[in-house]
Amino acid sequence: LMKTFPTIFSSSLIQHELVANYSHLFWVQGSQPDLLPYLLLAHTDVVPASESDGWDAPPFSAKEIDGFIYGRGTIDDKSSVMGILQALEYLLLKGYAPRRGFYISLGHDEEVMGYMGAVNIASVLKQRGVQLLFVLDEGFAVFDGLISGLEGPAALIGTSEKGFATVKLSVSMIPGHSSMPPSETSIGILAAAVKRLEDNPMPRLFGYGPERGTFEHLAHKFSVPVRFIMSNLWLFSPLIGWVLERKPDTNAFVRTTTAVTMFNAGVKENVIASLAEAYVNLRIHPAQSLQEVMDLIQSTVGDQRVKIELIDGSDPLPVSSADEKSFGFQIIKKTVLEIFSTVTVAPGICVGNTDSRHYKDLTSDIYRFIPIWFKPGDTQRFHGINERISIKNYEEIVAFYFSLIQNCDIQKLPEPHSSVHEL
Ligand SMILES: CCCCCCCC/C=C\CCCCCCCC(=O)N[C@@H](CC(N)=O)C(=O)O
Ligand SMILES: [Zn+2]
Ligand SMILES: [Zn+2]
Repeated sequence: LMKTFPTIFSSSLIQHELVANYSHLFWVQGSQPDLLPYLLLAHTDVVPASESDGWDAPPFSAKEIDGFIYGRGTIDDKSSVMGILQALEYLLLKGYAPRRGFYISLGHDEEVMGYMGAVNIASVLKQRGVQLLFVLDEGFAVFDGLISGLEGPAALIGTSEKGFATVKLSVSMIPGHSSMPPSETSIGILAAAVKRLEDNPMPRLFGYGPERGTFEHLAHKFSVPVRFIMSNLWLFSPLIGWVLERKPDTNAFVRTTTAVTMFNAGVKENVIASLAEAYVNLRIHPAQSLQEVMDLIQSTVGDQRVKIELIDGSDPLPVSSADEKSFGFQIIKKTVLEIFSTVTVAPGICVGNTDSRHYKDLTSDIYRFIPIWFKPGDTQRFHGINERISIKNYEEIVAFYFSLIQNCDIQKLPEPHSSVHEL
């Protein structure tokens, strides 16, 4: 970073510090100290990737194929790390000095919950008495062609994020010789419990959380018969929920999702396993609490022999403002529309978790958005194979932050149109 962005690291306007050894915190001083600062957030770590999973290019090669850069982290979210810094480098080179000060925070352990990076940066800022106007992190993006009937692309700005629970299920039994097996084994009991969780998804809650606002915002962009349905969510929420739950990416809007992610048991082919363990990762819909989810797991498993432990979890995050007076939301929206004039901007609930949740005591407005384009098939690249970003899109990301930083320099938002008419 120091090599690529020499102007940032030598600017008298910028203080840079390392937190928890590997995370970066930058303070970019503004000329008007009375303006509340904001925070741009990204992370430098990635989930693992292995070429043998079927990548078209080695996952750490950044190889360019047909205008796309392939590599783990191109979507999540090194295009944001580099985009923010590249934009700032250009601005400084142009002699720009911001009026409103801002922070840039690059965590180093987001993919393992940010307990070292983001947690410590947030605590440093808290100790310094910092209050933030808003926080902008990764999460949502520009979605194009992912929902049938929706005309044109939609930029969803995450105004909240789902809660999560990581739950360990385990069954213990006395081991023995496989030639004289009991009628049920620890593996069989646990497999049945896991199957019951998969067969009985959490309740459909479409319409009871902020996803309702997303579809209300997008209603006018649906083709005619669907538009009527989307404009009458009070009546059609169950029907829309039923349609959305058919695809994994849109099902995430509809309910608390249940994913069995790890299953371990047995040490030898002729020994009855004494211990079988499974991990289940749930993402909690805003209309449910962590406790309600734990109670439902208990009743669905319905077997005292299966021990259920909550390893980690949190309730869904509060919903940030998205109205006409919301500085962060309106500035992000304006900037998106400057870069992509044809998209519809709407608030949404981010279905994954982000480092921004650790900053919730420093601001009431947290937004999750990077202007990355997702077309059909692209959501599987997130943590998957062939993660890639087009060079054009990377340039758009740089342009987005370049413009956003300048757009934040206004003292306050202009009065909404309606009050101008009233005058
Ligand atoms: C017009 C509407 C179409 C909407 C389709 C939505 C498809 C969802 C697309 C993208 C998924 C966004 C996932 C955001 C993940 C955020 C970052 C992440 O990977 N976090 C990790 C680690 C953590 N901090 O917990 C995670 O496991 O969530
Ligand atoms: Zn990420
Ligand atoms: Zn990730």
